[in-house]
Amino acid sequence: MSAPVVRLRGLSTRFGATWVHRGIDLDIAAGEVVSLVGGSGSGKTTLLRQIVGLLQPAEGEVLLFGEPLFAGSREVQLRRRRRFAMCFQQGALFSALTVFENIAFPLRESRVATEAEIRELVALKLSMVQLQPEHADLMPAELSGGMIKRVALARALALEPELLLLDEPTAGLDPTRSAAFVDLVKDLQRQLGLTVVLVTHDLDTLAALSSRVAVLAEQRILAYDTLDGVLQVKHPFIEEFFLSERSARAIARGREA
Ligand SMILES: Nc1ncnc2c1ncn2[C@@H]1O[C@H](COP(=O)(O)OP(=O)(O)OP(=O)(O)O)[C@@H](O)[C@H]1O
Repeated sequence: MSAPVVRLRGLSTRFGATWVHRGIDLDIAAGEVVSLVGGSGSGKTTLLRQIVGLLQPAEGEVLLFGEPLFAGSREVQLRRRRRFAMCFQQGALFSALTVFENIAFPLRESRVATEAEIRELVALKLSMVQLQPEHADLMPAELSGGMIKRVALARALALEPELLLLDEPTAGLDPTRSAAFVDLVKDLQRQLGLTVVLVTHDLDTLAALSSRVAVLAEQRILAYDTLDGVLQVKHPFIEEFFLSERSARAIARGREA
């Protein structure tokens, strides 16, 4: 069997005197869509940042594609780096660059394509996220919230990663745009065979996308299972988060999607 795409071993995180995580173990297999949920401040975004190497844990290890994140020469690390991409919560587009330049940025930086290929690839990525060719010339300030998320997704997909990390992908979108974005992620995940790790507070999103759900609370992974499996776990956080009437309605809506 191939190694998990993401493997966290004994991960502990401390900011000053406060421990956010203690001894987290988590394996995510190829093709899974895993949602990380937990209360505010439980360290979901921190965990995503550690998976992509933006933050070092106090203890423990992150392995991607079967190898420690920082193993190997600079060249080996760069090659590994191209196999994953993260979409940040607010999109994190370069505000001084057009949509075209934003999507082209990783292609230029990694010097994997000629200018003619870059033009073709950017057009392809724009159509993959259901944007029009004329959107390429817009500046980020001219985009709606939904469009910013699509451009950020197109940029993340520029180097054809195998692993995609999404921080609150539907935050700030109205229910219609949120459902449309979830459908887009779902289609792309299937088409491209992506492994996806997402942080979300939104139960519709979680129910529509997740193959498994990891619940972070009390500095650890309280449950890691299918949504149905997690719903069986008796714990006050889980009951409050998933089993209120509002939550049950959102889960039912997400499942219909
Ligand atoms: N760079 C940092 N320096 C100090 N403390 C930090 C830093 N980053 C995160 N924290 C703290 O770590 C805890 C976890 O933060 P994190 O943003 O990962 O939580 P979260 O679960 O994503 O929360 P939310 O759902 O509110 O976005 C919080 O208490 C936060 O204040």
